[in-house]
Amino acid sequence: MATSLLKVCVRGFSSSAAASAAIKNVTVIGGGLMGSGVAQVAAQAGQKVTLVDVNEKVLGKAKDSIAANLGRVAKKKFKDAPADGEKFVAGALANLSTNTDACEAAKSADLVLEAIVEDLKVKHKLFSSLDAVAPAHAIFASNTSSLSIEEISKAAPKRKENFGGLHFFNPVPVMKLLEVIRTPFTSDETYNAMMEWGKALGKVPITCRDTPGFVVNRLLVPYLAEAVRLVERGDASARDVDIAMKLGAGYPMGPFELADYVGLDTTKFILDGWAKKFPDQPLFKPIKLLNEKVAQGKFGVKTGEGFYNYKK
Ligand SMILES: C[C@H](O)CC(=O)SCCNC(=O)CCNC(=O)[C@H](O)C(C)(C)COP(=O)(O)OP(=O)(O)OC[C@H]1O[C@@H](n2cnc3c(N)ncnc32)[C@H](O)[C@@H]1OP(=O)(O)O
Ligand SMILES: NC(=O)c1ccc[n+]([C@@H]2O[C@H](COP(=O)([O-])OP(=O)(O)OC[C@H]3O[C@@H](n4cnc5c(N)ncnc54)[C@H](O)[C@@H]3O)[C@@H](O)[C@H]2O)c1
Repeated sequence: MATSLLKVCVRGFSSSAAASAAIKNVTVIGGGLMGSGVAQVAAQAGQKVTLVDVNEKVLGKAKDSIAANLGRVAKKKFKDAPADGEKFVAGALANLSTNTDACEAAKSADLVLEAIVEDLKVKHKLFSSLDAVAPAHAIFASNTSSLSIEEISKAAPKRKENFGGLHFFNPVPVMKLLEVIRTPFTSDETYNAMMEWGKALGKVPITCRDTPGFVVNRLLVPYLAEAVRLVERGDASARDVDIAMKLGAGYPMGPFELADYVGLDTTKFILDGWAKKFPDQPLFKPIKLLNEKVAQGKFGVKTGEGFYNYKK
């Protein structure tokens, strides 16, 4: 059990320091947009990271993008000392390995963070296989955008107390926020370990109950959906809505740029899940225009086209 193990390991320290000291080996599952970003920030913070994906090609792409993004960070951080910048990049990359076998990768993990597709069944299947093989002290966490952490945790009954939500924001290396979610069963040790781990990665953690969309997405996703409905009604073009929200409300991206950046597939998964769960909430109703884009494989930046075209 995490609680007893942590207490034994670091007798004499406060429980939160004890817990954070315990997280050294991190297994990140899902090498897409989010998983690759989390793997990068953990590796650059000195953690040993194994990035897992079912797809070897995805892992190759993730390694390339992590190396490129580390280069961006190094350029800024070591502006006047390029040799130190090179060392920083090499050090971070040395902390990173990849694997296509999640069970093997989880065997030596202190923290297993899942960032796979936003689908409860798929997440259940993954966590249920990991529960059997991960060390007893390992914390399991999900980066889900919209699903209930408690529902996800049901697939790992051995570690109800060591399960929580760690919700990062895209792009992970840049966005400072980390939402830390506890279920009614998450232990104080697990919660403290997650908070301390977030801080060690340079993030600003906030705490939230296990409610749909936590804080940011409960506000942001209905806003994105309303923007699509506005365009669907013919009230304005997507481009003009984006200009309006950037120049009139000070947002760094307009809602269509942001939906393309988050992924229209992920946005649809979130809305569909909530519509099923809360059928009376008009803000969560399905949107024809969004569904059409997804049906056409236009997921946004990651597929080269969404509301905008990104193909060169
Ligand atoms: C749905 C989910 O569950 C939850 C979510 O994630 S919701 C999405 C949350 N994210 C947002 O709202 C993002 C909104 N957009 C932004 O903040 C900005 O447009 C942006 C940071 C993405 C890009 O900023 P912008 O100024 O347009 O571009 P750019 O100049 O390339 O980048 C700004 C800085 O970030 C850095 N950067 C951008 N992407 C990066 C990356 N992937 N890795 C490392 N650094 C990166 C750049 O190097 C640059 O640094 P500098 O200013 O010190 O030179
Ligand atoms: N896109 C965002 O802006 C954003 C922000 C915060 C949280 N999230 C959440 O993070 C999670 C991942 O989102 P993403 O945008 O990175 O998705 P993505 O589609 O970019 O990446 C998902 C990756 O998971 C892999 N995968 C699927 N099933 C797997 C399995 N069983 N084992 C190992 N790998 C598997 C896929 O091959 C893919 O590479 C979702 O739960 C999403 O809701 C997304």
